[in-house]
Amino acid sequence: MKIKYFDNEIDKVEKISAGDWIDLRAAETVTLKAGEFKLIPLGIGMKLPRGYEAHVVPRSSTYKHFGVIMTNSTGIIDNSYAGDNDQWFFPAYALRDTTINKNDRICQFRINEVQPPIKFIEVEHLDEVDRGGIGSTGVN
Ligand SMILES: O=c1ccn([C@H]2C[C@H](O)[C@@H](COP(=O)(O)OP(=O)(O)OP(=O)(O)O)O2)c(=O)[nH]1
Repeated sequence: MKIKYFDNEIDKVEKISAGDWIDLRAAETVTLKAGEFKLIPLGIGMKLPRGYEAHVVPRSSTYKHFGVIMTNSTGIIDNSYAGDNDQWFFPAYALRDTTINKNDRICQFRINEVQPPIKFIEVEHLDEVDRGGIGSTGVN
């Protein structure tokens, strides 16, 4: 997979072992006050294999270490996002005052197959049995 580094000081992306998602690093030191938002550059861009997209999520420890959440919950990197300036970003919302240092590992990604072409057919009724509203199966 082709990868471009927008910053030469961060560590190179490594695949640790089969199956594991791949960690990505902040490409600049970012200081945020509680309630602030910033798109944190991840310092990389990639040409994903044809038919694949990438999904980016925070590391499990990201909130514990940095007090930020990812505002889109999951970042979708489209296959077409592969131009020379198409750097990946982490949209961060701070719930406390925090500093993320350059090169800190803040999120992880994997690639997934893109969904097949979909044709929508409008109908008046759906034929299946109603499943019930959200939460209808209870909590136990
Ligand atoms: O967490 C993310 C999510 C997206 N992207 C990049 C890759 C993606 O291909 C592009 C556009 O993302 P998306 O389609 O989700 O954003 P949008 O809000 O619909 O904007 P656009 O008008 O650019 O499509 O932004 C990131 O770098 N990080």
